[in-house]
Amino acid sequence: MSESNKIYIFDTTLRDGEQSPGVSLNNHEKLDIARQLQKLGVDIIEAGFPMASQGDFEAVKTIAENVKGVTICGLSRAAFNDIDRAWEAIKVADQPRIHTFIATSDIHLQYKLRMTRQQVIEAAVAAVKHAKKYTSDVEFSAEDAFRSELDFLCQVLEAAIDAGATTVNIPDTVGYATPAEFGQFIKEIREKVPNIHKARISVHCHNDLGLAVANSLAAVANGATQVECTINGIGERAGNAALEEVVMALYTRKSLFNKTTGINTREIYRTSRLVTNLTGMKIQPNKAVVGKNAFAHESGIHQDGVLKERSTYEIMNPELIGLNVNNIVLGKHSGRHAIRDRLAELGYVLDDSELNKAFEKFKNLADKKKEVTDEDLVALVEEEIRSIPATYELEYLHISSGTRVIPTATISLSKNGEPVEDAACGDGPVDAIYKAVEKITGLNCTLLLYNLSAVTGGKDALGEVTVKIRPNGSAKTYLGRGVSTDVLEASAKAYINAVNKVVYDKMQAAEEAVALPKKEGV
Ligand SMILES: CC(=O)SCCNC(=O)CCNC(=O)[C@H](O)C(C)(C)COP(=O)(O)OP(=O)(O)OC[C@H]1O[C@@H](n2cnc3c(N)ncnc32)[C@H](O)[C@@H]1OP(=O)(O)O
Ligand SMILES: CC(C)C(=O)C(=O)O
Repeated sequence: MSESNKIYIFDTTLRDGEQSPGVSLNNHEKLDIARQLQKLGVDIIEAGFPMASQGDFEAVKTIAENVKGVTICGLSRAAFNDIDRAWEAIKVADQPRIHTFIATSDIHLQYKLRMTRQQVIEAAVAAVKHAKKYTSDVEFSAEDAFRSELDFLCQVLEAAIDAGATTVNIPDTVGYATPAEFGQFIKEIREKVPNIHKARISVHCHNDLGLAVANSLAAVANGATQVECTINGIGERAGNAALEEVVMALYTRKSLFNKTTGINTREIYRTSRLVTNLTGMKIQPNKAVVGKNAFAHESGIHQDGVLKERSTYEIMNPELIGLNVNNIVLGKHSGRHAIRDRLAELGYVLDDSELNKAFEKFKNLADKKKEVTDEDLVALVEEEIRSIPATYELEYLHISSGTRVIPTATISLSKNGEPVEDAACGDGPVDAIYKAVEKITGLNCTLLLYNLSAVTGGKDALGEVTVKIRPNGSAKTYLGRGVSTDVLEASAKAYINAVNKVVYDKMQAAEEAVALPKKEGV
């Protein structure tokens, strides 16, 4: 692949993607995603914003320690403390990159930063120079670039490149641009910034008008060589440019763009599913490239065409994105090798003890279901293997419900091994279950989201319930997932899973509070 026509894929699923409302990934989940992104062949993984929290810092550090052969990037404001923290987290990476940013639009300067243009230039230069002391690979972003006055933006970019930025990123932070405008914008930046040839031009488009991918492609057509994007297009507000759409557009329309990426397209579907499963953010069936219907043909004329010749109605082969029909059917006669292989294909690398646990659960499920699908396996690993320590576990559940009775749930949970039982009535069976769990745990929470979906087809399908709760008096929300062939059991498990996360967080906070005075006293 010639360097001159390569488009660098900068994945920010773990940073901007995690800024999606309701998404909160733990370190293990972030590491799983980072490993899969590396397999997918992205050039840069933006692993997080280390200054944001201790958890973010740890996650970025863990990724830098464990995911090799790819650039690992940490985001920071144009502030020395942020940059120092980012460096601390990424310094062990094979190829560390510091990404520092400051806004350049008047609206951000006046209301948010309360800085003058001169101060912004100075802060940008100081930040890049400071980052440069640590690593040669420094990216500078002019936040809200598209709404910035062009001449001022060009001045900032020129100064950042002079200070040592090797990539300059032009975000359309609020997704305001249209493709023709954004393409022209990039063209003008290339013409007006004298030292632009010394840096890679990157774009970072948001999807507020549904134009993030189109704008990114317009930028590529006008000389951008790095595209920032996320799996499934997740991200702040309406999200970012979807990696799979950008990549498949460049691939499918190669004769138009004459560009290549380092992406192994056959890993796209798997990566998309992993991100869906770990974030709880479902994608709509008609989503381009990875949606359930993206390769489905419903009407007779289309079916006839596809049967005669696929290309009549398909512009890409589903196998290209890794949507292959797997001919190894997993069921009760399968062994550990097959499970380990399929899990690895799905992005989960388990150690021996995790595999043994997964295998035992798999066999139990295979006794109930004829065929265990990929979705079943993902659900199983998510629920049983990748879960945080479970203070509460469901022992049994009895529901009394019908058209003429008040729904009542009797539940027994084990709390650290000790059984605790209680019962409650509710507006419906699920409400009764949640009230009974509240009575047992003493945790009062507001249910913000309840989503039930079938993860597999047929009468023996596994039902997956996703809930989002907020403990009363707290600003934080917690996602819980539960899977079972019985939807009420899945509902109970999802709620208990979320409650366990609340309890775990409280325990962590209590441990940190004990550790802190000790540290300060040393
Ligand atoms: C466009 C984007 O996606 S940018 C990335 C967004 N991501 C995040 O915000 C990550 C999560 N954020 C956080 O955890 C917190 O906001 C933190 C830890 C980063 C900062 O928290 P706090 O110190 O409490 O500040 P808070 O978030 O309330 O306000 C942001 C401050 O940073 C300043 N700031 C914002 N952007 C920048 C920048 N690029 N460079 C320097 N300062 C900046 C703001 O002006 C404000 O400063 P002020 O307190 O002097 O008014
Ligand atoms: C920090 C920058 C790149 C960003 O996320 C944005 O402008 O949307």
